[in-house]
Amino acid sequence: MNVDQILADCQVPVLGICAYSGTGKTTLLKKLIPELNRRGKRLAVVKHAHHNFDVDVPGKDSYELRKCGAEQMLVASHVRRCLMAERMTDGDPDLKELLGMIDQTRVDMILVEGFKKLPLPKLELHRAEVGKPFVFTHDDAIEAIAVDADTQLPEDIELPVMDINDLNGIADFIEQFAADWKPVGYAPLGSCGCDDMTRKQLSVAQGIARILKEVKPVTEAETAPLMESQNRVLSQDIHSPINVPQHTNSAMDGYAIALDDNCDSYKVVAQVMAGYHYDGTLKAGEAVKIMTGAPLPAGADTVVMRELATEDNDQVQFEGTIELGQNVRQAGEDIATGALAIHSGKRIGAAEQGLLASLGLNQLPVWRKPKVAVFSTGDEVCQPGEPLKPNCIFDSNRFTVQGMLQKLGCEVIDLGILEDTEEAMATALEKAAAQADVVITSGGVSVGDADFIKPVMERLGSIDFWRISMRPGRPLAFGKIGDTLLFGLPGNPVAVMVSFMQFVQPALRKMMGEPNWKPQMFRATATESMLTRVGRTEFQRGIMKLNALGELEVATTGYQGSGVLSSMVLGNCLIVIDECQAEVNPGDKVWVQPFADLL
Ligand SMILES: Nc1nc2c(c(=O)[nH]1)N[C@H]1C(S)=C(S)[C@@H](COP(=O)(O)OP(=O)(O)OC[C@H]3O[C@@H](n4cnc5c(N)ncnc54)[C@H](O)[C@@H]3O)O[C@H]1N2
Ligand code: MOO
Repeated sequence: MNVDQILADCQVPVLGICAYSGTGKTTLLKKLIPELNRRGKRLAVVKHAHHNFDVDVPGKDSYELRKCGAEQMLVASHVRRCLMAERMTDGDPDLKELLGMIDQTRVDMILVEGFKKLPLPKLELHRAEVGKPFVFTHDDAIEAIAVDADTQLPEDIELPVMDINDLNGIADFIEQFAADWKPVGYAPLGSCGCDDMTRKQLSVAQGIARILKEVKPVTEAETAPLMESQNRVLSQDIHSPINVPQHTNSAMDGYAIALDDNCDSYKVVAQVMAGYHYDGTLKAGEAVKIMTGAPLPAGADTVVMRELATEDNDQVQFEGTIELGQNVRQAGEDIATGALAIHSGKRIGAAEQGLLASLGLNQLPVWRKPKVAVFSTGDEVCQPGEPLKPNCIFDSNRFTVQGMLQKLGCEVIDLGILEDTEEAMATALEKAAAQADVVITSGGVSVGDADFIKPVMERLGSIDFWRISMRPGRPLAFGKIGDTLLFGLPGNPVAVMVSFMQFVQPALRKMMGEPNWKPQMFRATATESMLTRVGRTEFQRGIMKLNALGELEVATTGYQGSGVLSSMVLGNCLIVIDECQAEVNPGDKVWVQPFADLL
């Protein structure tokens, strides 16, 4: 099996960690996993083991049931589940199948330990004292190597080399690997292989890369009240000052008991409401009537829900079997005191606000908002609300751009519609650059000759006028006036929005402190033929929905002219057809980028 076949269905990056035994793979992973968790990465690990390993313990029900013939044994609680499946195979287990068993919606990355011989991208670990040969010399899939001080590497080694004790360096490498990773068959925003010097137009990916190289994250942090922190980005890791939940408490309205297998009737000694607690210590055979969320009395270990109880004269009896520890939420089971609750660089939404509130925090460390100045250009462009002059159109671009900026959480400076004279443009651009981190204009970046914006941009700053091989949004100006970034977006209303999503959004997110942001992309089945051209990325407006089988499918919104703003209103996603795709027929898979983040 080649690597594409093994990783064909992977939605998250997969990196092998390979080494001969004795190198300290597990020791390193035990430090690396918490460091990657700290950086916001949720991890799964697949580990190759000896043929007769077992995770179960003789005497446990699951062990006994397996040994008496259950070929698959799934044991689960509300916090953990484990599937033990007997499977005799010749040779190594099938990694593709194992990867398919991981719930990839719940992790950001999979690390694979073992499976040294598979052509999977791998990090090699090497210690001289183990006395084994290098793997990278005969395995092209090694992406980097981490070695100890005594290792002698060949002089002509071309791989990234790290110190095996440099945890941060290794975590940086893995973070970068994950950021650069693309699923098999993924090329949207990439290129069909024509990223060479002879190419006249930039690919979308090249444009994004050039822009991101110039973007510096804001360095000023400030404090935001929790209630006003929506869409701000955390400037520090938040560690929990308390256990969540704070007390071991009841998950049900019912009776807390000190479980006694020999007791069939418990004496009710008190009642505890949420917000109160029972002072005494429960003795075997005693129960306390308890409400959901109330702290578990000392001595109690189990809660039985009220529906299963019959109380009579301070005595309570229960139906059914009672498991030790049932319906009890342990203190700190969500977040323990001191544990990382949310990492820096996380955008704050409703869930984050709720979580931070549950820790008792009401002031949050956040990066300051970038200031973004926006204006429109063109003599034909009129302010909505004012009379429309002959042969003119109302300004829509300033509203779509500002709407998206507000959704992103930027501070917007509205500079209106600029008068089409060189002096007016120069004054406005200079003023905008002096007060903003980013200036966004629309219109006048193509080849028309009625606009002054191009010569003025060139005079005041260092500006490139690019042609991106995409549709819509082919012309794009990008550069700087002093330290202020300048985006000249194309005038056509859909082109403005698409260019904003693809180029301005990643730049602003990087500036706002969200490292390695990537747009959400899903695979959907096209229900109709779609226009494509090899060498050009198409961003068609689409309507995605689940079909009767629960699968994601997408159709276009119809006519795709780059002035047809109603296509953005009708649609709920961009259909991204990459440069290599010669045709899209009904039933073919395409990538979709939902609007949800911005519109
Ligand atoms: N000979 C060529 N003509 C055009 C080319 C080309 O390569 N060669 N490219 C086309 C493409 S693609 C685009 S996109 C547009 C972009 O041109 P500009 O950025 O110079 O935009 P304008 O010409 O100023 O305006 C285009 C279009 O958009 C309307 N517009 C402008 N501003 C607004 C606004 N604020 N709100 C609403 N609509 C706006 C404007 O009236 C025009 O209809 O150039 C093609 N032409
Ligand atoms: O590329 Mo233009 O953006 O077709 O409208």
